Amino acid sequence: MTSLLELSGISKSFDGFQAINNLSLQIGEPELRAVIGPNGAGKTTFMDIITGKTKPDTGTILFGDDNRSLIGMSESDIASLGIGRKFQKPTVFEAQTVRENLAMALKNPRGPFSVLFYRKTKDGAARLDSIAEEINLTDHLQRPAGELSHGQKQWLEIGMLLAQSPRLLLVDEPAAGMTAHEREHTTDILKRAAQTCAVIVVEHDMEFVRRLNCKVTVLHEGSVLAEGSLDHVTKNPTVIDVYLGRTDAGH
Ligand SMILES: Nc1ncnc2c1ncn2[C@@H]1O[C@H](COP(=O)(O)OP(=O)(O)OP(=O)(O)O)[C@@H](O)[C@H]1O
Repeated sequence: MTSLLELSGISKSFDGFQAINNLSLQIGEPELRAVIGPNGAGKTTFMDIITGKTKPDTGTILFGDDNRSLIGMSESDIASLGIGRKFQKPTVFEAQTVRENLAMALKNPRGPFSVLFYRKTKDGAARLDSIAEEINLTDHLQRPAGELSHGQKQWLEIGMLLAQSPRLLLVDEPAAGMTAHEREHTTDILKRAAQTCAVIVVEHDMEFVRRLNCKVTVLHEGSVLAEGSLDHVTKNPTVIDVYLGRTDAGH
């Protein structure tokens, strides 16, 4: 497994508060990685720094085969390198059908979805069908996205990101607000996605992380506290102390 993303010595403080503290971390390609940690550990800031939303004070971030430095790049330039982000709240075009939503994403690789019309090509149609299958929405292609359940909207948005052929997908708390059944499908979708691109999942739900069955990074006070399998990190006494033993761990 080669390294796709490499953060070294990243620090960021907000008004004197050290949110990210000398953080170093590597993600392979492809890889599925779960990032966990108590509230305020720096998980969101970590993703904001990768996507260029937040500029770090120090450190380096290298991405891709040619070790491109992401420091100083704009959010849109970083997105165009193939780094997609899925926020907690689904953002799909509610009035458009599932098919139209996916078609728009396919038509506009790695760009804003500005074109509302999709010229059907044989390749595009086959790709659309295969993504719909991947996200479990084949039977819902004709439905307006607004009619989908919360979980299905999340899947559709993941599908729209996959349509842009990302190399790295950042997914923020996908399990939140989902039914148990939807969570199960979501782990399958993320595992499948991670066969073709690197996927980083920030998640509070431990059962969900267990089902992802992947390497876990525990963040605490802006640094990596432990890394390895979920069983490995949850046996770490410091992890138990700062995170798992706390009643406020998770929402
Ligand atoms: N723009 C900002 N200005 C000031 N402080 C901030 C800012 N962004 C984050 N912080 C602080 O940095 C720390 C890390 O926040 P962050 O949101 O990255 O943690 P988190 O691990 O995502 O937490 P949660 O699990 O609650 O979402 C927190 O103490 C937060 O208050």
